[in-house]
Amino acid sequence: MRILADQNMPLVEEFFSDFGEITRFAGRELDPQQLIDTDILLVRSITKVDANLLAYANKLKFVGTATIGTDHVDQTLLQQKGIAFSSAPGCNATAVAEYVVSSLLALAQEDDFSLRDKTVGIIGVGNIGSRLAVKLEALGCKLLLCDPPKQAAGELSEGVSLDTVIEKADILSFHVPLVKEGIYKTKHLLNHSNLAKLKSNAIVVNSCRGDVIDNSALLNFMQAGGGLSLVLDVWENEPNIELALLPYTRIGSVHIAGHSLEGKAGGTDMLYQAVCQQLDKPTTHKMADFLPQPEFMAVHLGATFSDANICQLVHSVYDARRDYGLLKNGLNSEGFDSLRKNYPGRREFSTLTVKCSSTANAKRLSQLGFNVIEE
Ligand SMILES: NC(=O)C1=CN([C@@H]2O[C@H](COP(=O)(O)OP(=O)(O)OC[C@H]3O[C@@H](n4cnc5c(N)ncnc54)[C@H](O)[C@@H]3O)[C@@H](O)[C@H]2O)C=CC1
Ligand SMILES: O=C(O)C(=O)[C@H](O)COP(=O)(O)O
Repeated sequence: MRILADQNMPLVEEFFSDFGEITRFAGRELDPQQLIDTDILLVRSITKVDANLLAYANKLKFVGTATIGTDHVDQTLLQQKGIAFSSAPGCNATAVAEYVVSSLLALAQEDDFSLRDKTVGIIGVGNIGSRLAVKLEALGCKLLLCDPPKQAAGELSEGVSLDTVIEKADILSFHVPLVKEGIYKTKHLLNHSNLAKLKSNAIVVNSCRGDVIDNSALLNFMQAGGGLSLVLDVWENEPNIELALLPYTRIGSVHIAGHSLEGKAGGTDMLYQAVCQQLDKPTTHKMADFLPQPEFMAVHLGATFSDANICQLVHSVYDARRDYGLLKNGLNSEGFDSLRKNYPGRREFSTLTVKCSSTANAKRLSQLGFNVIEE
């Protein structure tokens, strides 16, 4: 069996070598002719799976993307061709929620405000948005949840409209899929007309897809004196992003919000399970066997640990400003894709065991995602 896999997908050899020969490819450079005699294609978000790519796919049985987003895959075409498809829903949802929490705590520290005084609008309350909501509740934020498709399906009881979020939120965090048309279109959800209606010093976080915010409208708005604090992990037109936006970001990164070790490995693991099911084979590998130990495994909190120390604890595992440094220092010399390829990785909060004696702290920290032991 021939397997083609993106070069940035971890653990492919560990999970898939029992099935056959593995060839790696650079995500944006996959030549359609490489699909001749290929049985399994494993991609990440930067490979467009469309009619052009599949032109020579004479034996393809399975396409998998080790990502949550699927906007790069023509699923209708795969269905028409009888090629099985699987994505990795939720694989890196915790990593993205932690990216947002880490960024907001950094801004709260730098600008000397408390998240307890802030209203956060979460736009898109699926795997990521709902995990983020739990973490932000632990930090005392007031929440506005906006998810019209879920609301229409009766799955979100206290949802609000995007207009309400725009008007009332101090912080907005976008977690929608990229949908280019239809009633629930998300392309340019934040655009020229509603940017001007935001609170003047709002924080805007985009860690879903770049096209969800009209980047040139955002640039014009900021150049005209808009006072937003921008946290941008995703950009329109990656990897050729609008460089003029960079000076207006408070935190920015190269589309790595989901790139925790657990998130990336989890994507490969989910595809492995899907392939096993497709081929009717038992699963014999599991992700936990392949992940290294984290550098820091446990901390013991003293009796004086308080709200003020949560920021320190979170940043001891992951500080999104490290990744802003990588972007600012490396974009010109290395380029967007190379920074992504060489991303140093990070661990999730759950890899740190926190021992503490206060029940209130234990509850809050476990809600944030740490592995808490109350003693
Ligand atoms: N920056 C990164 O590294 C990553 C980015 N992502 C992006 O985040 C997106 C969301 O991920 P999940 O939460 O796991 O997906 P999900 O499918 O679990 O949730 C998405 C939610 O958005 C809602 N939604 C759809 N259209 C909407 C609209 N017009 N307004 C408000 N809500 C709307 C859906 O009803 C759904 O509840 C992915 O589609 C992907 O594009 C995902 C992982 C990593
Ligand atoms: O899961 C998604 O959706 C994402 O956006 C990925 O985390 C992005 O990672 P790559 O697949 O582009 O490495």
